[in-house]
Amino acid sequence: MTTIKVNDEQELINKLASYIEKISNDSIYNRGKFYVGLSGGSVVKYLKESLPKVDTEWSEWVLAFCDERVVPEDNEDSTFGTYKKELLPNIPLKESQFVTIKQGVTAKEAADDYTAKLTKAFGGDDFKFDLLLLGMGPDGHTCSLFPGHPLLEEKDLKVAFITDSPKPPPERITLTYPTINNARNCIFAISGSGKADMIKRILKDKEDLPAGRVKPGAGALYWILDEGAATHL
Ligand SMILES: O=C(O)[C@H](O)[C@@H](O)[C@H](O)[C@H](O)COP(=O)(O)O
Repeated sequence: MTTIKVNDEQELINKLASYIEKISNDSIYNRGKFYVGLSGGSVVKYLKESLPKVDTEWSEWVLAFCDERVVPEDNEDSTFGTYKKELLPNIPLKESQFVTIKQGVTAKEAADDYTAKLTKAFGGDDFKFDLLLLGMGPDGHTCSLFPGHPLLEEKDLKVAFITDSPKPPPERITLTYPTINNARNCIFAISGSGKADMIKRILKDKEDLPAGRVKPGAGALYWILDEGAATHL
């Protein structure tokens, strides 16, 4: 694991851009495509600023979601809807490059359909993301994997559904640890002192919390933190 400390949110955005540029270009050079998993929450805000700085072959990107809320795409809670609004106008990516959840179905059906779409996108059921861009909530959750939730122990499913998320909206689909920890690279990008205590509990005190369980077996893990987020390290 590598912890990268930067001064402020602007530096975090620049650092994120340089990692994304390197990892996407390495992936495209070696395997022809770049498979990236996106998160919601503040990650959207960072990527909106970071991605326009990235020099890459956009047409080779395949974008999916680390988790997604089971709501209509035009609902303000939809992570894809937010990326569509915030990102697509500024980046030469097409909507068809995104693996999105099916509309108008239950959370379970959305998870099953998303699993089938990922199987197609990866050409098999070994979902090996080149990069997962992760956020961490103030309770230590990541993706839609929440403290104390039975999904933390999921070993078989690659994608799961949840109908009792403590962070609204309650219905979501999420990658599980077997998929997350199969990634080639995982990056947490976190800014602000509001999350400093949780970051200390996970990175220094090694408390068993969902974000701390992200340990890609054969991959690299980066925590990019600004001064506020790293206050207690
Ligand atoms: O659906 C979501 O809520 C996000 O995808 C989630 O995984 C996010 O990354 C964390 O909740 C952190 O969110 P914040 O950065 O807004 O705290």
